[in-house]
Amino acid sequence: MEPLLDIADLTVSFATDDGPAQAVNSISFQVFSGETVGIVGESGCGKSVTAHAIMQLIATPPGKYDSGRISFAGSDLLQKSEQELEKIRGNTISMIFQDALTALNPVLTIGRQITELLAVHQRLTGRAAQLRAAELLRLVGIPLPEERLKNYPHQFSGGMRQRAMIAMALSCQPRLLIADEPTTALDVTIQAQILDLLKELQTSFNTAVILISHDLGAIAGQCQRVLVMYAGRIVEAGTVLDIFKQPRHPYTWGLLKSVPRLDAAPKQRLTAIAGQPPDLRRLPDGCHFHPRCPHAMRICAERYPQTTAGDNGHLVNCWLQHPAAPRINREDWYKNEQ
Ligand SMILES: Nc1ncnc2c1ncn2[C@@H]1O[C@H](COP(=O)(O)OP(=O)(O)OP(=O)(O)O)[C@@H](O)[C@H]1O
Repeated sequence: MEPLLDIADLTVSFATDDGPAQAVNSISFQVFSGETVGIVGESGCGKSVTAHAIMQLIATPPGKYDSGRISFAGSDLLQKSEQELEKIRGNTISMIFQDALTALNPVLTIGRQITELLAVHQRLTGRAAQLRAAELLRLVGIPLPEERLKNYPHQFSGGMRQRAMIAMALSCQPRLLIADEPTTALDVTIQAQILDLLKELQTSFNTAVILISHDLGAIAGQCQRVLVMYAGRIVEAGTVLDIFKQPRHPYTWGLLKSVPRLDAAPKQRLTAIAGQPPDLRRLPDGCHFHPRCPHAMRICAERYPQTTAGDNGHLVNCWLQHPAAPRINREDWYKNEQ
């Protein structure tokens, strides 16, 4: 099967007064129709820049696509004209954001915003567009949709605004939906409803989804595959089971350790990863994580790790995977962290 999205060796940097910041560094991954791929990692590791790069929403300058290819349905998005990109955005690729209030236009009714999208991308106007807009609101679980179309965004609750944004993103039945922290601003019950809704819609339309979230529970529940990012790089990638049950990168161990678990031993402490992510303008030589890794070896400070490939496409960039490296497991790491 051909991937819907195939990103190869993508590098994006931003010009700053203090030199270029490498926000995304030689990343490669694929997304297939109908699957959900999660992207996790600490704040500032490049998750949103990756999403914006796919949508070509990075302002250049200060941003710069230094290298790579973003192939979508067989053609490279980096080679498209702005006119061609406008047809793709919100049509075959849609994005939903954390904060619907800033994504929605406060001075236009919800109905007007949806029907405008339908007019531009689907050439639907008048009564047909009104009916379709109401149908979309109903689909995302908004009661009395015909009435609600007349409301402005501020007349919706946070959860309803998020639903309205999803309705807009789905209005053209995109082949790829990028959801960047779609539930962070909502309370837990509504979060669960929105995630269920995304899953349902994805199954009905066979949409591919890229889900960016700090919520590892949401990632575990929604995704088939997960990418772990650190300082602009993908340091580990694998199926959701491999990442949560058999993670191999010390950074992934650290991320998982900072999440509360119901099955944890009594009084087991939660630990945040010691230290700070590096300054993207002055990345450490070798593995960018080595200054924070208690098991770092000399080579870790000298050379970026080669990729080790395991079963089911499990990829790890860590020198501890080298056959000559000492056998360190997750429990050793946790002992050292305490
Ligand atoms: N316009 C910009 N100018 C300069 N640097 C930028 C700009 N946009 C992003 N960056 C840099 O890119 C890095 C990655 O940002 P990004 O928003 O992708 O992080 P993230 O992983 O999505 O974080 P969060 O989880 O907090 O949303 C940031 O640390 C920042 O230094």
